[in-house]
Amino acid sequence: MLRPRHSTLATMGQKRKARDSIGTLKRLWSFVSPQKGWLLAAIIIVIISSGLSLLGPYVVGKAIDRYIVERRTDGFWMVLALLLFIYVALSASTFLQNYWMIGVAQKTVYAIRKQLFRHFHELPISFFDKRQQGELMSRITNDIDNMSQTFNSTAIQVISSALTLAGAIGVMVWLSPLLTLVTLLIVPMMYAGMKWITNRTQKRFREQQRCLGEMNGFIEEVISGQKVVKMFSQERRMINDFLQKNEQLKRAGFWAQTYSGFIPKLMNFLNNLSFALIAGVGGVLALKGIISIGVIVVFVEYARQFTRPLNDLANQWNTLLSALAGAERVFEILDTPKEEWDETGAISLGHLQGKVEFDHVVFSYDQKRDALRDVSFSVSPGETVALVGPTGAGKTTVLQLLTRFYDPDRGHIFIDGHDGRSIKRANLRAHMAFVLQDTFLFEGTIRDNIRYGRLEASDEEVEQAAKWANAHSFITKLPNGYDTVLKQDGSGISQGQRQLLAIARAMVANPSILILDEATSNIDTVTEMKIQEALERLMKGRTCFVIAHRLNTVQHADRILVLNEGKIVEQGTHESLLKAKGFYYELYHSHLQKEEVS
Ligand SMILES: Nc1ncnc2c1ncn2[C@@H]1O[C@H](COP(=O)(O)OP(=O)(O)OP(=O)(O)O)[C@@H](O)[C@H]1O
Repeated sequence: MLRPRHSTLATMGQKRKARDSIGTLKRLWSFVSPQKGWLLAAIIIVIISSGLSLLGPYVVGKAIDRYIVERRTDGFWMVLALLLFIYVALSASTFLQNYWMIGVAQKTVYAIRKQLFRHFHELPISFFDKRQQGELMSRITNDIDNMSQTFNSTAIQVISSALTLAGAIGVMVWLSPLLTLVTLLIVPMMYAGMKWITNRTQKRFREQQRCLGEMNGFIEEVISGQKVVKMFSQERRMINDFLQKNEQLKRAGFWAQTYSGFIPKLMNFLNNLSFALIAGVGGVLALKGIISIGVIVVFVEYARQFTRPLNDLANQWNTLLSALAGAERVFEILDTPKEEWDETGAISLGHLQGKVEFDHVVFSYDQKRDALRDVSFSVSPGETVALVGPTGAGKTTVLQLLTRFYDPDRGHIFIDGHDGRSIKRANLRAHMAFVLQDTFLFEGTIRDNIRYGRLEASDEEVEQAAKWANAHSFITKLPNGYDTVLKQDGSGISQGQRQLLAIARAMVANPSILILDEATSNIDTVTEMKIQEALERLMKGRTCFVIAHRLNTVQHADRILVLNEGKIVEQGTHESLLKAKGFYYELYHSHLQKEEVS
C-alpha cells in the first residue's frame, strides 16, 4: 500500500545532552539575532535590576548606622524616598525584563517553528518512512516548547542570578572580607546538601515519569482497543493490570514528592544557620568596632538573596542543557537535505495523455536489497493496469517511483515520452490522483475535504463530483449536508462513505493518471456496488494503476502485471494468464482457496 512505513530505527531523539553545545548556540543565535535590539534592552535592564537589588540592602544598612546607631536625623526623608525609588524601580525593571525577554523568546520560537514546519514539507518521503511519527511530533512540539520555556525565563534568570551573586560577593568583600568568608562557609554545605537531594529526587522523578508514561500508554491502548477488550471479556484482567500500574505510580510519586519537599526545608535550615553565623560573628566584630551594625544588616540581607540565585543557577543549568539538547534535535531535522526538488530546466506539462513507460528500472530503498529489479513495461493512455503479486513483491514501489516519491537507481520512467526527472514534481503530481485503502480525511467540512483534490474547484464542481462518485445522496442526508464537519479520524461516517468521498476528491482533481489501492475491502455489498460504479466512472478515459489484493477485483483490467520479488514475471489479461498456467494461475487458485475457507 502507498502509505509510509514506520521503522524503529529512529532513535535520534533519545539523546539527552547536546553533542556540540557551541555549534548549537551559534545556530540559535542566528534565530535570536533579528531581535538583538530587544535582547540587548532586556540584558541592560537585568543589569540595572541586579544592581538595584544589591543597592536596596546597602542603603538600608547605611540608614541603620546613621539613624539608629548614630541617632542622626538629617536627610531621613531623602533616604526614605531613595529606598522607595529603588524598590519601585526594581519592580518595574523586573517587569520590563520579563516582558522584553518573553517577546524575544516567542519571536525566536515562532521563527524556528515556522522554518521547521516548512522544512518538514520539503523533506523526501524516505525521511518519514524511516522515522516514527511520535518522535517527529515530539520534536515540533515538546522540544520547541522546552526551548520556548527556557528562553522565556531560564536564560534571563541565569544572567540575573550570576550577576546578583557576583555583585553581592563584590560588595561583601569590600565591606568586610572576614564576614564574607563566614557567609560563604555555608556555600559548600548548601552545594553538598543540594547535590545529595537532587540526585535522589531526579532518580525518583525519572521513575515517576516512567510509571506515568507506562500508565498513559496502557490507558490509550485500552481505550482505543475497547471493542477487542469487551469482545474477549478481558475487562477484569485489564483492571488488574491497571491497578498494578496505578500502585507503582503511587509509590514512585510519593517518594519523588517527598524528596523534592526536602529542598525548601534544607534551604530554610541553611538560611537560618547562615543568619545565626553572620549575627554571631558580625556581633563580635561590631563589638570590637571592626564593622558597623548596618554592615551586619547588609550581610544578612545579601545572604538571603544569595541562596536563591545559587539554588536557581544549579536548577537552571540543567534546564538550559536539556533545552540545548532539544535545539540540537530540531536543528538535526533542519539539516536534513530537502527532497531534491526539480532538475534545472524541468518542464511543466499542460495536459497529460497518460502514457507511462518503465524502462529497465532498478531501485533499492536501502542500497542492500533491490525492491525492483529491471522492471520494464509500457502503459497506453486510458489503459487500466492491475499490479498483482504476493506481499513485498514491489507493487507499491512501482507507484512510489511513478509519483516520484523516490527516483530509480538505474533505468528511466517516461511519462508521455518525457523522462520523469525532466518534469517538475508538483506538475507531475498535479496530473495524478490517488484513491487509497485508508482514506485520509482532514478535520473540516465535507466540502473542503472533497475540494482538497483541487483547491480552486467551485461549489458546483464539488457537488457534481460528489454526484458522480455516488456520495451526494448520503451527504445531503447528513444534518449539515456539505457543511458537515468531519473529525480528523473521519468518525461519524462509515468506511464505505469515506471511500466515496475519496473518489469524489479524485473526480474533482480530474487527473490523467489514477492510482487505486484496492479500495473495496470490508464493505457491504450495496456500498461495494456503489463504489464500483463510481470507480468505473472515475477511471473512464484515464490511465489507471490498480493495486489489487483480492484477485477477483482485477479481472476486468486491460492488463495485469504480475510481480514477484521485484520482477515482472508475467503480464497479460486475466484469461490469457490463467491459460498460461504460470505464477498468476497459482496465485489465483491459492487465493480462491483462501476465499473459500474464509
Ligand atoms: N520504506 C521502505 N524502506 C525499506 N524497504 C522497503 C520500504 N518499503 C518497502 N520496502 C521493501 O521493498 C520491497 C517491496 O515492497 P512493496 O511495498 O513495494 O511491496 P508490495 O508488493 O506493495 O507489498 P504489499 O502488498 O504487502 O503492500 C519489500 O521487500 C519491502 O520490505
